Amino acid sequence: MIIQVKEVSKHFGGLKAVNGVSFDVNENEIVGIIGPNGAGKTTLFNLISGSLPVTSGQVVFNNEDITSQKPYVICKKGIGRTYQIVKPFGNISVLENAMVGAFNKASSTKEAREYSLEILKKVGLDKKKDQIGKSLTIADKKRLEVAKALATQPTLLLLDEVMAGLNPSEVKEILPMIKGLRESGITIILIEHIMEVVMNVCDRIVVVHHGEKIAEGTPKEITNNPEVIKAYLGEELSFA
Ligand SMILES: Nc1ncnc2c1ncn2[C@@H]1O[C@H](COP(=O)(O)OP(=O)(O)OP(=O)(O)O)[C@@H](O)[C@H]1O
Repeated sequence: MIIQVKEVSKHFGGLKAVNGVSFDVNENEIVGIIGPNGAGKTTLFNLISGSLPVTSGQVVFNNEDITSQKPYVICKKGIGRTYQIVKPFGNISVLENAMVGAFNKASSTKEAREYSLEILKKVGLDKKKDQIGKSLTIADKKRLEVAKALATQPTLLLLDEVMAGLNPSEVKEILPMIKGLRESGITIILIEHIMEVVMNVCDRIVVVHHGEKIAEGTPKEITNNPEVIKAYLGEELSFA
């Protein structure tokens, strides 16, 4: 097991954004987190990555308790993440954007540059390495967001809606990239609303609703789960 999320909660005053959620992820798995808007998915990522301290519960990464540690400490231990709202550094190049992430582990500028070039190739941005961040299309900004996270050399990557805002052909282009990351040995947890993506790439799915886990299983189990259909999928998407 690479990560164990144990009874994790985050309460904002009276609002239970995440309430007693538990799940495990095995090495090299791709696990999807789905649920309606406001279900607590991004908050869950914030708790895993240390962007927010937990109200209660525990996050164990590689058998080490990392609960509520600072984000840069957790990043150094090997958890990388992307943000739902892409945040490239607008006025520096694509390569320099990736290098910012690479300094998490690299010990020299040369090493950061070389590693970043490799990553840009992986996400299909190598030909655009000299363009400035803000000049990229939305699809390429999403790729850069993944590159920045990958440059930190994570063993666990948290992807927060990297397909949102992309058209179907752009989605089709990014899917192989995600599968390629797994082939290179990275474990992935992804939040995603596009069900084709979830069904296509995930080994397992965790469903959250009102801050609580309501189901967990294979894509097939999830699409046939009456509670999930009621809370999120709707009748037309079920395979029942
Ligand atoms: N920092 C915060 N302070 C107060 N409330 C918050 C904070 N962050 C999130 N929330 C609330 O917690 C709940 C869960 O939000 P969260 O963003 O985790 O949902 P989500 O499942 O990621 O939704 P979406 O699919 O729309 O991104 C929402 O009601 C949200 O308004």
